[in-house]
This record gives sequence, C-alpha cells and structure tokens, in this order.
Amino acid sequence: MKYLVIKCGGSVLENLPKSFYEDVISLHQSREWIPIIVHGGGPLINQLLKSLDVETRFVDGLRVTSKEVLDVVEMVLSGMVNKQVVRKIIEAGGNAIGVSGVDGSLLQAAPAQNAKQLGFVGDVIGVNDEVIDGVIQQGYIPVISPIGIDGNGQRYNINGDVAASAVAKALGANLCFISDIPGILVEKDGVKTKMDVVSKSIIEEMIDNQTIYGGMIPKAKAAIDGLVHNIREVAIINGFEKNSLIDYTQGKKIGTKIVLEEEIAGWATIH
Ligand SMILES: Nc1ncnc2c1ncn2[C@@H]1O[C@H](COP(=O)(O)OP(=O)(O)O)[C@@H](O)[C@H]1O
Ligand SMILES: CC(=O)N[C@@H](CCC(=O)OP(=O)(O)O)C(=O)O
Repeated sequence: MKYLVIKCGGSVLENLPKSFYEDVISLHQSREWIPIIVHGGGPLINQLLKSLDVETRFVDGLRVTSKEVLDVVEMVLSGMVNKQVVRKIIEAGGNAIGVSGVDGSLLQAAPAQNAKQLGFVGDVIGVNDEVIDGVIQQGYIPVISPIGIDGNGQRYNINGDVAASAVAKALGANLCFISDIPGILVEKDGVKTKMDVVSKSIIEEMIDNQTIYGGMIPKAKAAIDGLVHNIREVAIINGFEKNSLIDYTQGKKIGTKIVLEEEIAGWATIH
C-alpha cells in the first residue's frame, strides 16, 4: 500500500466533478493506495477579503498575511473549504474526516524564510503523522487544511502546495497536485505546450526566466523540496480531465512529472 497525497488547488475545488471524488473513494477502497487530501482555497480567500474590503497581495505566489488576513484565511480554509471537501466525499459515497493543520499540531510551523515581507506565513518544520494515521486507521479519508501552528499557539498561513509536500515527505508518499492546467506549460513557437517531464534544474531556470510564475512557483518549489527529501514522485495533473487521477495511479503518461536530474534520462525509456 502506498500513500498518495492529493493536493486539490483552489483553482479547481469549486468545479471538480463528482467523478473526481468517486475516483478518490475507489483508490481508498483499493488495497493499493491510501489517499490523503490536502486542499487550498486561494480564490475563495480572495473573494471574502474583497467583500470585507481588505487588500491582499502575493510575493512569489505566497499571500502577504497580516493578523486580519490570517483570520479570514483560517475561516475560509478550515471552515468553508475543508467542510465542503468532506461533504463532497460523503455525497460521492465515501467518508472523510476534515482536520486543520492546527488540530493535534498536525502541521508544526515556524515563520517562513521571507517572514519580514510575508507576515504570518509559515514553513512546515514538523508533521504529526499520528493524527493522519489515526484518521486512516478509522477507515476515513483525511482532508487537511493548510493552517500551521507553533509551540506557543501562534497560527500561520501555509501555502497548500507547501503543506501537501510536507505531509508527503512525512509519509514517504507520492504527491499529486490537482490544478486547472494540464501540467507545466512552456511556449514553443507561440504555442503553449505541456511538458511531460521536467527536472529540478530546468524548473529553477523556468522560475528565473518567469516561464513559471504566480501560483506555479510554490508548486514547483514544493515539488523539488519534496523530491530531495525522499518523496517518491511528484506530478501536476488537471482535475478537469476525466479519469486523470486513476490514469496517474496506473502509470499512464499524464500531466507533468517532476523528477530529479539523475532520473530524467531513465524516465523517457521507462514511460
Ligand atoms: N509554466 C506554467 N505552466 C502552467 N501554469 C502556470 C505556469 N506558470 C504559472 N502558471 C499559473 O499557475 C496556476 C496554477 O497555480 P494556482 O493558481 O496557485 O493553482 P492551484 O490553486 O491549483 O494551486 C495556473 O493556472 C497558471 O496560471
Ligand atoms: C501562504 C499562502 O499563500 N497561503 C495560501 C493558502 C491557500 C492556498 O494555498 O490555496 P491554493 O492552493 O488555491 O493556491 C493563501 O493564502 O492563498
């Protein structure tokens, strides 16, 4: 049995078809995979901040988080979105337990590297995997919202991709980012093409030359960080493509796979 951390981005959450959740449930019922969902919710946070007249901005794909913004982020992620995902799984015939990264100190956090600029944004420095295993042992699919906490009870806004990578590292899991694009895109002769596989150094180059920008930056960085810390495999796939998750678990050529340098030569021959 292999753990599979499925990160559902806010870009797709509102519109993921019921079949997506049915696929997650069928993985859960298989003896092969143990799915764990980590979700985002950026667009909904934007909406609520806008309706409250609170300005928001991002630095390299991370939201600058004041105390006021942090309250809204937690309300949306651990309240609305987390319970919405649990409901969708129940509606699709499965059962799930939603937990925030705060519960049982699941996501142990410290100020992010760039904290002076970002405010209450955190990096994950530890994962209490007992909380996740407890939920799994009871037969439920864990659904995790990316709010972290430190030993003093201080909360942090953790990017969903960063949280998913941390959970996957702790479990030695495969990591799959579900987003609204077919994978990492690159422009060739004026046409955007999906890359089937991309290595660490090419990702770094693409961030430098801004082929990768915005929300793809934390995703790409979290993928690399995961791979160098023993995540088995990272993929970015489109949640709107029918069967994409099942196709991924069956080893079909789907989305973009992110691999370490030494694996890229072998990849083309294996797949
Ligand atoms: N090279 C790239 N290939 C594909 N998407 C990219 C790239 N660079 C930036 N992006 C942007 O990243 C977005 C996905 O990140 P984000 O909006 O944070 O998604 P999610 O909410 O699913 O995590 C895409 O919709 C696209 O606008
Ligand atoms: C620090 C940081 O940027 N946190 C994110 C958390 C939600 C998230 O990651 O949502 P997506 O997966 O939809 O991007 C935010 O405040 O938007």
